[in-house]
Amino acid sequence: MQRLIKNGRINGQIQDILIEDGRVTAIATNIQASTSEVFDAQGKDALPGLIDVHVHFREPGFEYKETIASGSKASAHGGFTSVIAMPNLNPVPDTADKFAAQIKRNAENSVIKTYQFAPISGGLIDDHVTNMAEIAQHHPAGFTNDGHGVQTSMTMLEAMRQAKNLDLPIVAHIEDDSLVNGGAMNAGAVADRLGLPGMESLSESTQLARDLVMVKQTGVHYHVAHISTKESVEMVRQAKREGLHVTAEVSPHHVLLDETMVEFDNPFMKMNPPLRATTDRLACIAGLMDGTIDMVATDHAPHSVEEKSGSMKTAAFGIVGIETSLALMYTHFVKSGLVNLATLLDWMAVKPAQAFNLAAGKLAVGTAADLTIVDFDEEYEIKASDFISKGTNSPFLGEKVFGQVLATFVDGQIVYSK
Ligand SMILES: NC(=O)N[C@@H](CC(=O)O)C(=O)O
Ligand SMILES: [Zn+2]
Ligand SMILES: [Zn+2]
Repeated sequence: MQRLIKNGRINGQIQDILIEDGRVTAIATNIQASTSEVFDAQGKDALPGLIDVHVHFREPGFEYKETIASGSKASAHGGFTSVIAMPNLNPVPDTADKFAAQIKRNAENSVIKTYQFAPISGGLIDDHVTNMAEIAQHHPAGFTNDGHGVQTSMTMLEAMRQAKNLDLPIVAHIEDDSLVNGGAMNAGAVADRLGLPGMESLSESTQLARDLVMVKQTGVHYHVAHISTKESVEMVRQAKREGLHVTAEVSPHHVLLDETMVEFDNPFMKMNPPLRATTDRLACIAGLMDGTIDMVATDHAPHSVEEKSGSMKTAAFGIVGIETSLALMYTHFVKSGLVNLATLLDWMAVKPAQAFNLAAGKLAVGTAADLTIVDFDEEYEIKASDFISKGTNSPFLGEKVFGQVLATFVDGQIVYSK
């Protein structure tokens, strides 16, 4: 089947894109094709489909928060064509059989390319490393206990050794429970003023320090999930200098928000890791700008209205992000003049694909026709009623941004159109 996308702006030039059997077969001005499947991009940007290596789709176990269908449709609305889903599900897919069932579930229900991480240890919390070799036969994107730090060094070391053998990454939610201490936001003056229990930022960096010593010994590819502290950024910078195979992601909220913006006890400002100090936020921005941090990942974490109501003391951790990431990052980093669009696409497509070995991230002849058409000209307001996700728990509601997705294609098929 043929499809023609007319008048897309690619690297500043208006071009047509010819798609045949799901692949891009030509990019040129004024392509003539006999197909009736024509989409006119009207001069708006045609970008490679974005990639988010950190999303929570909640199925099975928590379908009231999100399903694979709703999460993947929301992703398409955000301009994403590939995501990697986290395994904090119920049941946790911590055996080869359960993992294979999850792969099948994703394939049957997702409108985009949903890849899956497998757990490091049983139930994401015990000390027994999963049967990684068996699970690996079903092609996990890597191993992670996201939602929980790996508390026992021996468990992490064993996991790293096995992951190295299987040539798969370890993705680390770094968090030492003893330094979190039941906290609801970053420990410090703001938490004190609001009377909220604090989470030490050292809970992240101390466990990262431990892990990096083991990365050096095992040689595993180690990916830092949702980096949030200045100490962590500096350690990753140093690890890269030493030639360790370390990559890192930062969320839009950790570069755009910090604890000083938490003005009242507001559950929409509660996530893990928490919004840190301004110095941490600036270090994350600097890390992104100098390549220490490789990519942006949303940590899309939908919850119900009830779970995100009341006090931060009891509300669930996490915010949605998949439908606002592109516009927020574009508005604050590209529109503001800090970086160009190509750099943003490095962070949101090229480098995620490289780090996780996905055949995606570029819009070029010969690639799968995964792309998104985006209007960066017209300002709009982020509204909960525009979300496709079941979760509306975003601290960015009411913000004015640039970067509205008009249509998204996966293997040449329309999966979202405005
Ligand atoms: N980020 C969060 O605050 N919450 C995530 C878990 C996680 O990413 O650690 C969730 O699953 O809700
Ligand atoms: Zn996490
Ligand atoms: Zn997460």
